[in-house]
Amino acid sequence: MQLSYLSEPSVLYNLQYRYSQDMIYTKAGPVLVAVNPFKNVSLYGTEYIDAYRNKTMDSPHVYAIADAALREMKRDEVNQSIIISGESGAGKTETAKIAMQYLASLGGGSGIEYEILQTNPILEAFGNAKTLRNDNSSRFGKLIEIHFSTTGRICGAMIQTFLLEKSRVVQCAVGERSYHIFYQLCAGAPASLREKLNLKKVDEFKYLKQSCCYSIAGVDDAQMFRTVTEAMNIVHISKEDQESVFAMVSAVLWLGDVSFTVIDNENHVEIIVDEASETVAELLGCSIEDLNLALSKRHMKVNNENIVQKLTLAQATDTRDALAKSVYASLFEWLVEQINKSLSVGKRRTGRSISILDIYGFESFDKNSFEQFCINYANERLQQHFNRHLFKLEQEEYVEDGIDWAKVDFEDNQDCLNLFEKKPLGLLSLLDEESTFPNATDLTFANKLKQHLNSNSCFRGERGKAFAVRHYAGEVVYDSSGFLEKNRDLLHMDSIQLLAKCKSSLPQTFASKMLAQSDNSISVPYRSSAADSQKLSVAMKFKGQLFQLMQRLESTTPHFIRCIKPNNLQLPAIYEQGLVLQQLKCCGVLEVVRISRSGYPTRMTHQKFARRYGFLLLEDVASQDPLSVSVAILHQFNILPEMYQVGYTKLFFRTGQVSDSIYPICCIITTLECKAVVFSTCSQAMSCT
Ligand SMILES: Nc1ncnc2c1ncn2[C@@H]1O[C@H](COP(=O)(O)OP(=O)(O)OP(=O)(O)O)[C@@H](O)[C@H]1O
Repeated sequence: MQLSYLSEPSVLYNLQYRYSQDMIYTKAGPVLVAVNPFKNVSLYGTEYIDAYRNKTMDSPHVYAIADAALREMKRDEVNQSIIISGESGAGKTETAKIAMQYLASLGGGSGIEYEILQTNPILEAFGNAKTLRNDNSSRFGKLIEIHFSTTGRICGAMIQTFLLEKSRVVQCAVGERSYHIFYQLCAGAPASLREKLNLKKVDEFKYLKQSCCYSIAGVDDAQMFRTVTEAMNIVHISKEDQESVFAMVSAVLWLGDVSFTVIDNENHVEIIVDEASETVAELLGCSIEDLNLALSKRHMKVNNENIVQKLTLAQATDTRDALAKSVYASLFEWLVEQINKSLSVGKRRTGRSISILDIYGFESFDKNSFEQFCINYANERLQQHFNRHLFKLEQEEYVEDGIDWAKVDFEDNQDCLNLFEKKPLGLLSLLDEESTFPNATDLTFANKLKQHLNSNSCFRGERGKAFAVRHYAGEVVYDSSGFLEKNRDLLHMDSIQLLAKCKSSLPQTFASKMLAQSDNSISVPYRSSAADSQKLSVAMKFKGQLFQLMQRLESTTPHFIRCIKPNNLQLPAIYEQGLVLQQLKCCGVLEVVRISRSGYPTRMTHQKFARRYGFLLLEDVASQDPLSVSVAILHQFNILPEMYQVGYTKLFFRTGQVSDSIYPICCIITTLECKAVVFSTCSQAMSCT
């Protein structure tokens, strides 16, 4: 079915009607819209995969998108990307897994595809958590690049992750959970491991207790633990390494229980020697004395003199939490490295790949902090990529080729990106500058923003420490409390040295990595004088990662999937029109529909068109220029003038509307192709006889 009358209500009605029939996928021009069913729908599995593979089914589906990516990769020899976006709980991760299943099924055979699928339970255990919006929310971004051999078989994969939300390890809102693995380990570890790691019940660990939420309806954490260890076996993480991983998980939990006692009237502290501190020392492989030194004192160099500062209770608690966050984030990074080693493409690399991007969607809450600031910045970059491919490049090409075209307006977010990225007076530069000043506070940072950016139309200063940014998806008010600390993300040298001294191998590995990173980065006066780890700020590292990601995506043919959350209750059969409309509007889907209805997405140069179809002409055209040949072909076959436009260098053909069929290949080309095939088959047959 194609909508002939296109308006906001008709698009909404169409989506809602289809949703009520469990047709959760709809095509909006080249974009696949996927509405989360919040229930099992019978649209997946071998039967469906075969149907899409054999083209006996062509209704919109993630399988159809994955199939198109696979075909275009082979046909054009160009890397492809499937870019999945949508807000938290909209279904991005599930969609990514469905796409992976299809690719694994079609490109499988070597066994590596099974390993690739098994990375999901591991990454979800360590990187997902229950939030108020999604019981299985990814708290990191992920790009998985699946590599194919020349024969189209999967030969390896590479996973890149972005910005894990590490604050969740030590701080978690009421009703949410920390990372799944903490609960899975406590519920599912066999007795011997439980004893070795000195595990308690989840509601006995301080880090987990603060949110008063321990289980997820319908989820068996003990069973999930077995699934995760099985997946670790499959990606070749040895039993010994698995035990070391779980020792780190337990050490992080126990760190939260380490407490301090005040030792003098200046409120200086040392750690209490009890079960918590003893277990942490045991699991990390260090002495209690070393642990105490790292958490209660700080070595600094002031005017070339080494001094030792005793920490107050608040400072010691922050140092302990920073250590817990760093150990967990390093563990996550290490796991991804191990997975990548196991999936490594190695010498079999052919350069052809399909990348699937599943990155956190735009977030706007009652209180928005540094995490939302980074996530929304990433979404601005992705929206720019989406706009470039679906609006900018498309329309620029029409104009350059001189075809008759009424411009379709779209919300260009370049101004907002400039607000973030401009040097020296953009949000990121100002944040970094302020992060290097020892006496700076979140308030001085907010004031600096207001001083320099108040005239920017995408920025609005708010009272106190707050400021607002006008994002493409709506205005977000940020509370700058904690911005500087989170951006500096300091792990003091004393903590790094503690890890380096540990007998267990993982802490040592983490420490070497941290030291290497601080060596490679710029030094800033404040940190070097304080002998801190001199690493790149979190925002700058993230910006660098995003630039690399965009560069990678720019060299691919993109396929876009927009996931939509039909209700905030995570329940099936509830479709809130207002909520859906807001999501469609903010991600530009309605404009995409407009442009693909009125645009000309299929095109071919006159040379290519003339070369390909010129021989079908009745008269001899050898002496004519390609443009005249193109026009002659179109006339000879009575192609309706409203179906195409003749540009200076290319022919542009119409197609695509809001449609429930796969983005159709231009019927004109198909007609001509059929004639060409029939003709060349006949002439070959004749020349053989
Ligand atoms: N195709 C689907 N079929 C059945 N259930 C689905 C489907 N897609 C999503 N869901 C349900 O919605 C939940 C949320 O989906 P998912 O975790 O993929 O969202 P997300 O967009 O990745 O969210 P976040 O950004 O928070 O990670 C899933 O746990 C699952 O219950």
